[in-house]
Amino acid sequence: MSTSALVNQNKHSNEYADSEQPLLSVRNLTKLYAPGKGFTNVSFDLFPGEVLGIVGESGSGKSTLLKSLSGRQTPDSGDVLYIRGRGEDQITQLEDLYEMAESQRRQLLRTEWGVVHQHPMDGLRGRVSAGGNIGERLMAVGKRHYDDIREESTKWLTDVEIPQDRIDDMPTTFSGGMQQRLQIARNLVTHPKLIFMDEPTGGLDVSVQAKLLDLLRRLVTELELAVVIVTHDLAVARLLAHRLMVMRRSEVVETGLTDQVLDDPQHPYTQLLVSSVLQN
Ligand SMILES: Nc1ncnc2c1ncn2[C@@H]1O[C@H](COP(=O)(O)OP(=O)(O)OP(=O)(O)O)[C@@H](O)[C@H]1O
Repeated sequence: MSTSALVNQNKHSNEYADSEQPLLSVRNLTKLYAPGKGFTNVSFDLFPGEVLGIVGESGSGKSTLLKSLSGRQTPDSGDVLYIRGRGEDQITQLEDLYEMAESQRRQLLRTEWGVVHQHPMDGLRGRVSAGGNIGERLMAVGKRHYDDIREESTKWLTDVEIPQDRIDDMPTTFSGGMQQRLQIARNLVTHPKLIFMDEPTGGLDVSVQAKLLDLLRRLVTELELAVVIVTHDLAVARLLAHRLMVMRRSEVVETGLTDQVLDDPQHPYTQLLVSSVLQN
Protein backbone atom coordinates (compact mmCIF):
# COMPACT_ATOMS: atom_id res chain seq x y z
CA MET A 1 0.00 0.00 0.00
CA SER A 2 1.30 3.46 -0.80
CA THR A 3 2.19 5.84 2.03
CA SER A 4 -0.65 8.18 1.12
CA ALA A 5 -3.17 5.33 1.18
CA LEU A 6 -1.95 4.35 4.63
CA VAL A 7 -2.22 7.91 5.86
CA ASN A 8 -5.76 8.18 4.49
CA GLN A 9 -6.81 5.05 6.36
CA ASN A 10 -5.75 6.59 9.64
CA LYS A 11 -8.61 7.85 11.78
CA HIS A 12 -6.63 11.03 12.43
CA SER A 13 -5.76 11.40 8.76
CA ASN A 14 -4.10 14.73 8.29
CA GLU A 15 -6.62 16.70 6.29
CA TYR A 16 -4.84 19.89 7.40
CA ALA A 17 -1.78 19.15 5.32
CA ASP A 18 -3.78 20.52 2.36
CA SER A 19 -4.10 23.96 3.99
CA GLU A 20 -1.84 26.27 2.09
CA GLN A 21 -0.54 28.30 4.96
CA PRO A 22 0.33 27.20 8.49
CA LEU A 23 -1.07 29.29 11.33
CA LEU A 24 2.06 28.75 13.38
CA SER A 25 5.47 27.89 12.03
CA VAL A 26 8.27 27.02 14.41
CA ARG A 27 11.87 26.90 13.23
CA ASN A 28 14.87 25.55 15.16
CA LEU A 29 13.56 26.84 18.46
CA THR A 30 15.81 26.45 21.50
CA LYS A 31 15.53 27.51 25.14
CA LEU A 32 17.86 26.12 27.76
CA TYR A 33 17.87 27.41 31.33
CA ALA A 34 20.99 25.30 31.83
CA PRO A 35 22.44 22.33 29.91
CA GLY A 36 19.69 19.70 29.61
CA LYS A 37 17.07 22.00 31.13
CA GLY A 38 14.70 23.20 28.44
CA PHE A 39 14.36 22.19 24.79
CA THR A 40 16.54 22.33 21.70
CA ASN A 41 16.02 22.64 17.98
CA VAL A 42 12.25 22.23 17.73
CA SER A 43 10.62 22.78 14.32
CA PHE A 44 7.04 22.15 13.14
CA ASP A 45 4.10 23.72 11.33
CA LEU A 46 0.60 23.87 12.82
CA PHE A 47 -2.35 24.34 10.48
CA PRO A 48 -5.73 25.90 11.27
CA GLY A 49 -7.93 23.36 13.09
CA GLU A 50 -5.06 21.00 13.81
CA VAL A 51 -4.32 19.54 17.26
CA LEU A 52 -0.67 18.82 18.08
CA GLY A 53 0.05 16.76 21.18
CA ILE A 54 3.40 17.03 22.98
CA VAL A 55 4.18 14.00 25.12
CA GLY A 56 7.32 12.70 26.77
CA GLU A 57 9.57 12.34 29.74
CA SER A 58 9.06 14.43 32.84
CA GLY A 59 11.47 17.38 32.75
CA SER A 60 12.07 17.00 28.99
CA GLY A 61 11.07 20.62 28.35
CA LYS A 62 7.42 20.30 27.29
CA SER A 63 6.05 23.12 29.45
CA THR A 64 8.99 25.36 28.63
CA LEU A 65 8.35 24.76 24.92
CA LEU A 66 4.66 25.61 25.36
CA LYS A 67 5.61 28.86 27.08
CA SER A 68 7.99 29.81 24.28
CA LEU A 69 5.39 28.99 21.63
CA SER A 70 2.83 31.20 23.35
CA GLY A 71 5.04 34.26 23.80
CA ARG A 72 5.58 33.73 27.53
CA GLN A 73 9.21 32.61 27.52
CA THR A 74 11.70 34.25 25.17
CA PRO A 75 13.70 31.51 23.41
CA ASP A 76 17.50 31.57 23.11
CA SER A 77 17.31 31.11 19.33
CA GLY A 78 15.00 30.12 16.49
CA ASP A 79 11.70 31.56 15.29
CA VAL A 80 8.02 31.32 16.19
CA LEU A 81 6.08 32.65 13.21
CA TYR A 82 2.34 33.32 13.41
CA ILE A 83 -0.47 34.63 11.17
CA ARG A 84 -2.08 37.43 13.17
CA GLY A 85 -5.62 38.76 12.80
CA ARG A 86 -8.76 37.26 11.34
CA GLY A 87 -11.24 37.81 8.54
CA GLU A 88 -10.45 40.91 6.54
CA ASP A 89 -7.98 42.02 9.22
CA GLN A 90 -5.88 38.89 8.85
CA ILE A 91 -2.23 39.61 8.18
CA THR A 92 -1.32 37.52 5.18
CA GLN A 93 2.26 36.82 6.17
CA LEU A 94 3.76 34.95 9.05
CA GLU A 95 5.22 37.34 11.64
CA ASP A 96 7.97 36.62 14.12
CA LEU A 97 6.38 36.51 17.57
CA TYR A 98 9.47 37.75 19.34
CA GLU A 99 9.92 40.65 16.95
CA MET A 100 6.45 41.96 17.79
CA ALA A 101 6.07 44.54 20.53
CA GLU A 102 5.44 43.03 23.97
CA SER A 103 2.02 44.77 23.94
CA GLN A 104 1.09 42.94 20.72
CA ARG A 105 1.99 39.57 22.23
CA ARG A 106 -0.11 40.38 25.30
CA GLN A 107 -2.97 41.42 23.05
CA LEU A 108 -2.77 38.04 21.23
CA LEU A 109 -2.96 36.23 24.57
CA ARG A 110 -6.08 38.20 25.49
CA THR A 111 -7.90 37.76 22.20
CA GLU A 112 -7.06 35.27 19.44
CA TRP A 113 -5.07 32.90 21.64
CA GLY A 114 -5.95 31.06 24.82
CA VAL A 115 -3.84 29.34 27.46
CA VAL A 116 -5.36 26.57 29.57
CA HIS A 117 -3.20 25.88 32.61
CA GLN A 118 -3.08 22.62 34.54
CA HIS A 119 -4.05 24.41 37.75
CA PRO A 120 -7.20 26.29 36.79
CA MET A 121 -6.71 29.09 39.29
CA ASP A 122 -3.49 30.00 37.42
CA GLY A 123 -5.72 30.98 34.51
CA LEU A 124 -8.65 32.46 36.45
CA ARG A 125 -9.06 35.59 38.54
CA GLY A 126 -9.91 34.49 42.06
CA ARG A 127 -11.53 37.74 43.13
CA VAL A 128 -13.76 38.08 40.08
CA SER A 129 -17.07 36.20 39.71
CA ALA A 130 -17.44 33.31 37.23
CA GLY A 131 -19.40 35.59 34.89
CA GLY A 132 -16.78 38.30 35.28
CA ASN A 133 -13.99 35.86 34.41
CA ILE A 134 -15.69 35.16 31.10
CA GLY A 135 -16.87 38.75 30.52
CA GLU A 136 -13.37 40.15 30.99
CA ARG A 137 -12.16 38.39 27.84
CA LEU A 138 -15.17 39.68 25.90
CA MET A 139 -14.27 43.22 26.96
CA ALA A 140 -10.72 42.63 25.70
CA VAL A 141 -12.15 42.09 22.22
CA GLY A 142 -14.17 45.29 22.39
CA LYS A 143 -17.57 44.19 23.79
CA ARG A 144 -18.95 46.97 25.97
CA HIS A 145 -22.68 46.38 26.47
CA TYR A 146 -23.33 44.88 29.93
CA ASP A 147 -26.42 42.87 28.92
CA ASP A 148 -24.67 41.35 25.89
CA ILE A 149 -21.65 40.37 27.98
CA ARG A 150 -23.87 38.83 30.65
CA GLU A 151 -25.89 36.92 28.04
CA GLU A 152 -22.78 35.59 26.30
CA SER A 153 -21.20 34.62 29.64
CA THR A 154 -24.38 32.76 30.65
CA LYS A 155 -24.41 30.91 27.34
CA TRP A 156 -20.81 29.82 27.87
CA LEU A 157 -21.46 28.67 31.43
CA THR A 158 -24.20 26.44 30.04
CA ASP A 159 -21.90 25.22 27.27
CA VAL A 160 -19.35 24.02 29.79
CA GLU A 161 -22.05 22.61 32.07
CA ILE A 162 -21.80 25.07 34.94
CA PRO A 163 -25.23 25.91 36.43
CA GLN A 164 -26.30 29.42 35.44
CA ASP A 165 -27.13 30.30 39.03
CA ARG A 166 -23.39 30.13 39.84
CA ILE A 167 -22.64 33.10 37.56
CA ASP A 168 -22.06 35.52 40.42
CA ASP A 169 -20.07 33.10 42.56
CA MET A 170 -16.30 33.30 42.91
CA PRO A 171 -14.39 30.50 41.15
CA THR A 172 -12.62 29.74 44.42
CA THR A 173 -15.93 28.23 45.63
CA PHE A 174 -16.02 25.82 42.65
CA SER A 175 -14.81 22.22 42.50
CA GLY A 176 -11.59 21.51 40.55
CA GLY A 177 -13.52 20.17 37.56
CA MET A 178 -15.82 23.21 37.50
CA GLN A 179 -12.87 25.57 37.77
CA GLN A 180 -11.25 23.84 34.81
CA ARG A 181 -14.46 24.14 32.76
CA LEU A 182 -14.67 27.81 33.68
CA GLN A 183 -11.07 28.32 32.58
CA ILE A 184 -11.94 26.70 29.26
CA ALA A 185 -15.02 28.94 28.85
CA ARG A 186 -12.94 32.03 29.66
CA ASN A 187 -10.45 31.04 26.98
CA LEU A 188 -12.92 30.05 24.28
CA VAL A 189 -15.44 32.89 24.60
CA THR A 190 -13.42 35.08 22.22
CA HIS A 191 -13.38 32.31 19.59
CA PRO A 192 -9.59 32.09 19.58
CA LYS A 193 -7.72 30.65 16.63
CA LEU A 194 -5.09 28.94 18.72
CA ILE A 195 -5.12 27.41 22.20
CA PHE A 196 -2.19 26.22 24.27
CA MET A 197 -3.03 23.63 26.92
CA ASP A 198 -0.69 22.31 29.60
CA GLU A 199 -2.00 19.08 31.15
CA PRO A 200 -5.62 20.33 31.11
CA THR A 201 -6.98 17.14 32.68
CA GLY A 202 -4.13 16.58 35.14
CA GLY A 203 -5.05 16.44 38.80
CA LEU A 204 -8.75 15.69 38.18
CA ASP A 205 -10.67 12.54 39.12
CA VAL A 206 -10.92 10.00 36.32
CA SER A 207 -14.69 10.49 35.81
CA VAL A 208 -14.27 14.29 35.78
CA GLN A 209 -11.37 13.89 33.33
CA ALA A 210 -13.50 11.84 30.96
CA LYS A 211 -16.26 14.46 30.88
CA LEU A 212 -13.75 17.25 30.38
CA LEU A 213 -12.13 15.38 27.51
CA ASP A 214 -15.50 14.93 25.82
CA LEU A 215 -16.14 18.65 26.21
CA LEU A 216 -12.72 19.60 24.83
CA ARG A 217 -13.10 17.28 21.88
CA ARG A 218 -16.52 18.75 21.03
CA LEU A 219 -15.36 22.36 21.35
CA VAL A 220 -12.16 21.84 19.40
CA THR A 221 -14.14 20.37 16.50
CA GLU A 222 -17.03 22.85 16.64
CA LEU A 223 -14.78 25.91 16.81
CA GLU A 224 -12.11 24.52 14.44
CA LEU A 225 -9.45 25.40 16.96
CA ALA A 226 -5.78 24.88 16.41
CA VAL A 227 -4.37 23.44 19.62
CA VAL A 228 -0.98 22.63 21.08
CA ILE A 229 -1.53 20.35 24.08
CA VAL A 230 1.07 19.05 26.51
CA THR A 231 0.04 15.87 28.26
CA HIS A 232 1.72 12.95 29.97
CA ASP A 233 -1.41 10.90 29.33
CA LEU A 234 -1.26 8.96 26.06
CA ALA A 235 -5.02 8.28 26.21
CA VAL A 236 -5.64 12.05 26.21
CA ALA A 237 -3.20 12.42 23.32
CA ARG A 238 -4.89 9.61 21.38
CA LEU A 239 -8.32 11.16 21.86
CA LEU A 240 -7.49 14.77 21.05
CA ALA A 241 -4.35 15.05 18.95
CA HIS A 242 -4.04 14.62 15.20
CA ARG A 243 -0.27 14.67 15.42
CA LEU A 244 2.20 13.89 18.17
CA MET A 245 5.62 15.12 19.10
CA VAL A 246 7.57 12.95 21.55
CA MET A 247 10.20 14.63 23.72
CA ARG A 248 13.03 13.22 25.73
CA ARG A 249 15.96 15.01 27.37
CA SER A 250 15.22 18.39 25.78
CA GLU A 251 14.87 16.94 22.29
CA VAL A 252 12.10 15.85 19.97
CA VAL A 253 12.77 12.17 19.32
CA GLU A 254 9.75 11.34 17.17
CA THR A 255 6.87 13.08 15.38
CA GLY A 256 4.01 11.76 13.27
CA LEU A 257 0.30 11.14 13.02
CA THR A 258 -0.97 10.15 16.46
CA ASP A 259 -2.14 6.65 15.57
CA GLN A 260 1.06 5.91 13.70
CA VAL A 261 3.26 7.06 16.57
CA LEU A 262 1.26 5.14 19.18
CA ASP A 263 0.59 1.99 17.15
CA ASP A 264 3.97 1.74 15.47
CA PRO A 265 6.49 3.73 17.54
CA GLN A 266 9.89 4.01 15.90
CA HIS A 267 12.16 5.50 18.54
CA PRO A 268 13.18 3.23 21.46
CA TYR A 269 11.97 5.84 23.97
CA THR A 270 8.52 6.04 22.33
CA GLN A 271 8.39 2.23 22.30
CA LEU A 272 9.12 2.23 26.04
CA LEU A 273 6.50 4.93 26.68
CA VAL A 274 3.80 3.04 24.76
CA SER A 275 4.65 -0.36 26.25
CA SER A 276 4.69 0.99 29.82
CA VAL A 277 1.12 2.23 29.33
CA LEU A 278 0.04 -1.14 27.93
CA GLN A 279 1.51 -2.91 30.96
CA ASN A 280 -0.36 -0.71 33.47
N1 LIG B 1 12.23 28.96 35.24
C1 LIG B 1 13.11 27.96 35.25
N2 LIG B 1 14.39 28.17 35.60
C2 LIG B 1 15.30 27.16 35.60
N3 LIG B 1 15.01 25.89 35.24
C3 LIG B 1 13.75 25.62 34.89
C4 LIG B 1 12.73 26.63 34.88
N4 LIG B 1 11.57 26.06 34.47
C5 LIG B 1 11.82 24.76 34.24
N5 LIG B 1 13.15 24.49 34.50
C6 LIG B 1 13.81 23.19 34.33
O1 LIG B 1 13.82 22.89 32.93
C7 LIG B 1 13.58 21.50 32.72
C8 LIG B 1 12.36 21.32 31.83
O2 LIG B 1 11.19 21.72 32.58
P1 LIG B 1 9.73 21.64 31.96
O3 LIG B 1 8.79 22.09 33.04
O4 LIG B 1 9.69 22.37 30.68
O5 LIG B 1 9.60 20.08 31.68
P2 LIG B 1 8.30 19.21 31.40
O6 LIG B 1 8.67 18.27 30.30
O7 LIG B 1 7.12 20.08 31.20
O8 LIG B 1 8.18 18.41 32.76
P3 LIG B 1 6.89 17.78 33.51
O9 LIG B 1 6.31 16.76 32.57
O10 LIG B 1 7.48 17.14 34.73
O11 LIG B 1 5.96 18.93 33.81
C9 LIG B 1 13.41 20.88 34.11
O12 LIG B 1 14.65 20.33 34.50
C10 LIG B 1 13.05 22.05 34.99
O13 LIG B 1 13.49 21.83 36.31
